Amino acid sequence: MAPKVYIVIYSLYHHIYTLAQEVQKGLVASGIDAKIFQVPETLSEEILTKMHAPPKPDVPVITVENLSEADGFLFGIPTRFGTMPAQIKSFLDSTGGLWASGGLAGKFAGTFFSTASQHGGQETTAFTTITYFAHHGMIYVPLGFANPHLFDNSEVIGGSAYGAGTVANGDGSRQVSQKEKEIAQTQGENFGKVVVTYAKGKASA
Ligand SMILES: Cc1cc2nc3c(=O)[nH]c(=O)nc-3n(C[C@H](O)[C@H](O)[C@H](O)COP(=O)(O)O)c2cc1C
Repeated sequence: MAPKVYIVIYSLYHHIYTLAQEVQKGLVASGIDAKIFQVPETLSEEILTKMHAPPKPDVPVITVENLSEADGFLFGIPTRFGTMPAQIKSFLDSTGGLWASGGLAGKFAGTFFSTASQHGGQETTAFTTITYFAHHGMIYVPLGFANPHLFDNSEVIGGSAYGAGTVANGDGSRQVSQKEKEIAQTQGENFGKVVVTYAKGKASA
């Protein structure tokens, strides 16, 4: 059976969802059974309408129980004030039972991002997420500079050593670029290779 990675996202305007689909392609290329989930919404329909939110991505809502099923997780995070949105924090805060049982210890974790601005805090979002992985005893897998587009300064390109990323503009008008999609695929592929290698080692131990 192929190792499982769950891509867990929150995506109000679908930039993170677009990246997630590219991350999924990379994971599948590495032989992973990869599924996209979204965290539960915490905002009311009234607020979502006022925020001009389109319909939600067509992916299932994750439960805490689902987390036990996977070997690793890639979290897709649209930055809020330089850190994760309340929706993702609220979901992660509900994993206390798994923390108490060590249920996520030894599972792999990584992150990817979307910000309005190039300077909007993709890296601070990564840092402030890592505390959850550390407390759970999860194994954090960064992207590094695994894709050459991360050295390209000729145009706006989201992402960093901490994970793929996109830059959406304040009004959400900028769409995920081809280079950002390729970086996201690389992240999925590399993360997948780590999980597959570990699973093979466990099987032969
Ligand atoms: C309350 C709020 C706070 C935000 N804070 C930031 C921020 O600190 N830096 C930034 O660049 N963008 C910020 N944004 C913009 C979001 O990061 C952007 O809408 C999101 O990345 C788009 O991803 P999505 O299309 O997947 O929802 C903020 C948006 C909202 C609604």
